[in-house]
Amino acid sequence: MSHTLLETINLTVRFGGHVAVDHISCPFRTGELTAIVGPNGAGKTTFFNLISGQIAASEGRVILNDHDITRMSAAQRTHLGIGRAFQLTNLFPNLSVLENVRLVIQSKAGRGFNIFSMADTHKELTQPAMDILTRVRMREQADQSVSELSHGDQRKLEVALLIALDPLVYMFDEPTAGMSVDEAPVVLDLIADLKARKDRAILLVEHKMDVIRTLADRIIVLHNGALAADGDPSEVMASDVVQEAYMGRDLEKALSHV
Ligand SMILES: Nc1ncnc2c1ncn2[C@@H]1O[C@H](COP(=O)(O)OP(=O)(O)OP(=O)(O)O)[C@@H](O)[C@H]1O
Repeated sequence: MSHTLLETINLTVRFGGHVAVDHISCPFRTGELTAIVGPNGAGKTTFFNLISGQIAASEGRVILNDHDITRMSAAQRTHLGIGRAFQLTNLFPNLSVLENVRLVIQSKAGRGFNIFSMADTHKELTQPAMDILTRVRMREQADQSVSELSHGDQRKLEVALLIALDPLVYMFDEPTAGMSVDEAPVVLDLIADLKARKDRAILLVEHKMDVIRTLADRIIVLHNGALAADGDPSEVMASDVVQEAYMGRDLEKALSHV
């Protein structure tokens, strides 16, 4: 049965006099993919930053699995199960793709995050790392250094590293941005697989309507930092509050033009 993994309670941040995230109270449940949408400047990235610990809240709380993580660092939150794709980007740009994935598996297995202990002693980490690279169709790039990868492959590697970390809460920020039409479905299928597991919560900041339509179980709409709507995708898209948030424009049309 689904249960609340992550919850924000009155989560707020002020930058000077500007309230960028304004008392957002919102639960995120297992097996549920929540798309977070809103006009430019609505507070989506800032809301993500507050959850993953990149910035500190002015007010309110973040609860993960009944633990109050509000005052924890981003690294502590990662350890407890908050996984955000961009935190892992270019972890070690001069190491190979395979080594980067192995390092995340190694740290997850509680062996610390030590590049000097990689060598051959950890051959048993190679197979799971190669399995993940196969899932993101990057097996052939395993020996390439991360810095040599195309933009699309770097984005796919971010997803691979997140899968290697296997957090309780997956946070994706426009995961297919800049990807080719061949690459994007690979990533969307992987996100759909994560959803099908039913034991993780997935948060997705996304502008592309086709991605939202394919994956979202729920949409929350932010407007001027506040939660303007929350619910079933079809209901949210038709709601008055959303039409207003997008200044009278249809949500679907507004998002597809971003
Ligand atoms: N560090 C900061 N200092 C001051 N203001 C900030 C800071 N970070 C964000 N803001 C402001 O907070 C508001 C919300 O910004 P945010 O980037 O979260 O919006 P967004 O919904 O992610 O927008 P976009 O879709 O354009 O990425 C904006 O007005 C932005 O200028």
